[in-house]
Amino acid sequence: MAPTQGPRAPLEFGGPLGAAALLLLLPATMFHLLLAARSGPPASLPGLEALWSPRALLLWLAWLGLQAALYYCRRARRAAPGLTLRCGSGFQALVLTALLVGLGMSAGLPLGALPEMLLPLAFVATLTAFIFSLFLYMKAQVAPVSALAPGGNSGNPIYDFFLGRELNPRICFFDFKYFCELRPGLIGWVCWLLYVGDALWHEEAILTTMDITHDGFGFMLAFGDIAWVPFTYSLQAQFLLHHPQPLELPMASVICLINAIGYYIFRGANSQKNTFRKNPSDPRVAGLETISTATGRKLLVSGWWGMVRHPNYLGDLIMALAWSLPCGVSHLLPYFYLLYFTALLVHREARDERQCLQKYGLAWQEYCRRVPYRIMPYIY
Ligand SMILES: NC(=O)C1=CN([C@@H]2O[C@H](COP(=O)(O)OP(=O)(O)OC[C@H]3O[C@@H](n4cnc5c(N)ncnc54)[C@H](OP(=O)(O)O)[C@@H]3O)[C@@H](O)[C@H]2O)C=CC1
Ligand SMILES: CC(C)CCC[C@@H](C)[C@H]1CC=C2C3=C(CC[C@@]21C)[C@@]1(C)CC[C@H](O)C(C)(C)[C@@H]1CC3
Repeated sequence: MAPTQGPRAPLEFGGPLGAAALLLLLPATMFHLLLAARSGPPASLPGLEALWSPRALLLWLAWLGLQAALYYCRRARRAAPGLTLRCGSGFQALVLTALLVGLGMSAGLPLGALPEMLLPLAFVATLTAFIFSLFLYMKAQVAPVSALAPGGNSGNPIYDFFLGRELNPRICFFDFKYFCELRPGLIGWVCWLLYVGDALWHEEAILTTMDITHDGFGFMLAFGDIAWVPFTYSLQAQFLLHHPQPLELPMASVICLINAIGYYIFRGANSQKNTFRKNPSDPRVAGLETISTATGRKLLVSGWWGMVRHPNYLGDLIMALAWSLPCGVSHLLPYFYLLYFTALLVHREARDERQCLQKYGLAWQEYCRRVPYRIMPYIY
């Protein structure tokens, strides 16, 4: 029996119209950026012959199959209280993938041809995201109401297709959202090895992000995870491939330092909150000041989380700047990630604030009073 009513949340992303626009705009932006990175803004739309390649389809399916096999390898792991995931760890998958790619290359696999295949690969990834989201939408029709996400159940098919109806769709032990968020796309974006390695090393921390606990699994995340992340987050590397830039040692050192500062803040803030959420009496966080909330949970009000309300976003943005700087300042394109990511995090921060105000009420207001800045001290 198809569920007609799930938990309801206010419409986001501009409602059905916004969702319909994003369904078209996101893939169009990705293809525009891919073309612009190689030869400047495209004058016309690429023909099907530039987009479609059976070899790219085979390679893409092999990639998804490999990541699914590595995910599924039998190892029951306690991932978070109350949730058991049966999968190999993300970091193991990254290392094994690197080994297999290395072996493949020494056996003569022509991986040098990969940059030329980016466009058809992005095309099959986009097709996969559309087909997969359709499957997820249909699967939600037969899911119990308790499995539906608070957003994504408005009754408008376009909006619900975009946001995703089911919170954590699974078949047996295979958790589609967890798999997509961390494996094929993230590992495919390995040009930022430190960031990708860090995410997979701390993979269980993803279980508390709003993507997993609040958002449904629909086109936005399916496309975001498997197409948007590997093909647009790697834009700076693609740009450098086609427009090599000189980089002197002093500038390289400054960029490494900016990256190190960003990573220090990002990791410090995320680890502090994760440690505190797991065990508030852990000696590393026990001395921090907190605010009690009516739910019984506490909010950190000193340490990283006493500086701004989203110190992890600040660290992430500083790293984003460091990843664009090696491309020089002659083009805007390599700064796309920094600009997009600023917009995404500002929007995400507003969504999180709304959810926290709902969860914690007066205690959240008190936190906002004591920590007035959201992301950047004294600025925002
Ligand atoms: N590269 C990319 O494209 C993206 C990267 N990210 C990164 O992912 C990471 C996770 O981000 P995200 O999931 O958005 O949000 P956060 O990790 O910031 O988590 C927000 C949650 O933390 C808890 N919290 C907030 N303030 C406090 C406090 N003072 N004390 C204790 N707990 C608090 C609340 O949940 P509760 O109380 O329920 O625990 C809140 O809902 C970030 O580093 C972000 O930069 C995110 C999106 C995209
Ligand atoms: C395409 C749309 C405009 C938006 C799609 C958003 C998604 C691409 C992002 C939503 C949250 C994400 C996270 C990461 C990658 C991007 C998406 C999927 C993350 C896995 C990156 C690595 C980090 O260390 C993390 C904290 C694990 C991230 C979690 C959120």
